[in-house]
Amino acid sequence: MHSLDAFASGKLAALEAMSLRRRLKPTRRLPGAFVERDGRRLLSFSCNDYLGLSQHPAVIAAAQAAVAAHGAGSGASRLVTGDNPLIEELEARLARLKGTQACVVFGSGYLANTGVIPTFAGKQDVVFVDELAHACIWAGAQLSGAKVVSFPHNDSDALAELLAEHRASFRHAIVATDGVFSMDGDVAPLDWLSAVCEANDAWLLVDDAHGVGVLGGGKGAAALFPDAEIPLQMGTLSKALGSYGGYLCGSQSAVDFLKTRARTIVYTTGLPPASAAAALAALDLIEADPAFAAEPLRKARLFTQAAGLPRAESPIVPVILGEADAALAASAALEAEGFLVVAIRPPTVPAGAARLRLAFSAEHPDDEILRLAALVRPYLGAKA
Ligand SMILES: Cc1ncc(COP(=O)(O)O)c(C=O)c1O
Repeated sequence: MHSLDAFASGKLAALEAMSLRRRLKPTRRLPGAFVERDGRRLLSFSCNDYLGLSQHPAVIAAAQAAVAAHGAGSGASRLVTGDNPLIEELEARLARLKGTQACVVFGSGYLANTGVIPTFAGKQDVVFVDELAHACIWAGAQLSGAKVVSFPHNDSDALAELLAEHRASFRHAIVATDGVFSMDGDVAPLDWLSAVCEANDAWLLVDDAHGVGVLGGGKGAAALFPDAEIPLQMGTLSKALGSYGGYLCGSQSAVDFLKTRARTIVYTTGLPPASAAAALAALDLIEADPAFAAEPLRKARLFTQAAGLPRAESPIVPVILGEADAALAASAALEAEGFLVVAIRPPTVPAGAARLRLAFSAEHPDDEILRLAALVRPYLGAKA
């Protein structure tokens, strides 16, 4: 056997033995939060399409019209000829939504974080990262070459102590956190984190991938903390906005600097026009109806109340079961009842914290949420 294949098969066998091997499953998304998998129609609680906008007729029509008008791809880096006018229009809309001077759109949220952090931090700098922050924040911090310091989850006092210990040894400091944590659904204390950053001349980067479109009337997690100073507001178009792409909203000079130096802007092809058009149509719908934007959180709270779990802070609700096997078994049992709730295993979550991760959508029928809660309750008892 070729040494490459021997290496790959050995690794796969070891992962299989720990129930940590993963497999892709072709899944057809259908309207109304349903999916088709292995020939079965399931109500999905594992899509981040919180408002169902990827399936919305107006969003689909906008994407189709953009393909007809501009073609399927943008053809080059934005700095060459790939800066489609729809991307510029989208940047203006996102800056308005976030209340910032400017915005830059990236090819994805992952590309945003891996471009933004290395643009503002290098070897002379330090990046503090919440221990549960998304993988692409960690990747961006590591790529930057800065010293990377993890701080305990949502603990602004511990962050202050770490800043007191390290800040003076470095030129610049970035503090990076999720606004809504992708696997736990809790919201970062942005007011406290902001105060600590301001007191220590540190730049706060908030990844609001799971907040934009659904919290703060659609404006995102930052809108829940009007006094917080957040100079780097990152997010994605791929969840509540139902499209694809990422963004960073901030001051004009920060954004201009990113447009000229972020490697994930300079050395990659611009966002396809259809993705920009779809996100613009989604923003129209969200801004026109803040009550609609609030629906996923209302649904999540209906579930947590019925299941006897702590009140949801966002549309994401974790049901932590411990070992990977337990999460896989629970997921299979729910699938037999017509629900798709994918098991989340290490390394996506810490060892021993495998879970069901439920993502609530405005489209989930209330009676189905209550049926799911009744099915999940026995697992909570077993864990306790
Ligand atoms: C918190 C968080 N940040 C960033 C991303 C990456 O965004 P994208 O899917 O647009 O690359 C995700 C998930 O995909 C996420 O959950």
